[in-house]
Amino acid sequence: MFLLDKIKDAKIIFVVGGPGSGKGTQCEKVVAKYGYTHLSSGDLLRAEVASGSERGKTLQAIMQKGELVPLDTVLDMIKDAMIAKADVSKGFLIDGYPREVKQGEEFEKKIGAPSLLLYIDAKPETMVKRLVKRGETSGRADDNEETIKKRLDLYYKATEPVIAFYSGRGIVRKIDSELPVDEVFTHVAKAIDDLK
Ligand SMILES: Nc1ncnc2c1ncn2[C@H]1C[C@H](O)[C@@H](COP(=O)(O)OP(=O)(O)O)O1
Ligand SMILES: [Mg+2]
Repeated sequence: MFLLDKIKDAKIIFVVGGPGSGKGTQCEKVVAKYGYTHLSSGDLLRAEVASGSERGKTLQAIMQKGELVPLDTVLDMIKDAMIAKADVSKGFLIDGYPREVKQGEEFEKKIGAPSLLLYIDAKPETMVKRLVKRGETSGRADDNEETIKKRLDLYYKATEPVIAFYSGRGIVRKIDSELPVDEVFTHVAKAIDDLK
């Protein structure tokens, strides 16, 4: 209840799209323009791995295979991060979550309902190309061609149903992420402005 009270006036935006579609890139720009808090589930998990904890070691093995980590682990991390920012944040970008419909349902039970789902859409060829390039410098264990393929398969199987699920509620805005970064952002900003 405490958490819900504190964040009830803050907007929750789910940012959903395939690996390499440009979620992180757009979220950074939203942070700069709107001062929202950006929570990337992947970044939170990678921070846990980097800490060297036992939990981190388990997570590392799962992520290296391109699989989804247990639902409760991700949700707890997001929730803790939201609590930490609840006093200063007027909005939350939840990037890379929900990865499957069940994750969305659990989020709503424990935290709250999203006002908007930004669907960052790019073609599979584009995503692969961007990820391979990102892999040259990202140091991410999952930015290699074999894992990328598994992540894409999982995206189409598990995450696309999330978009259908929230489309039914009329909160999905599909964003063409084939365009140059700044043009993509024009559409993202429009979707956020329309919230007010
Ligand atoms: N609209 C765009 N045009 C060209 N490159 C883009 C782009 N959006 C993102 N990129 C690049 C930046 C990264 O190196 C790579 C993946 O972007 P990202 O924001 O890290 O994706 P995600 O967070 O969805 O995995 O693609
Ligand atoms: Mg990302």
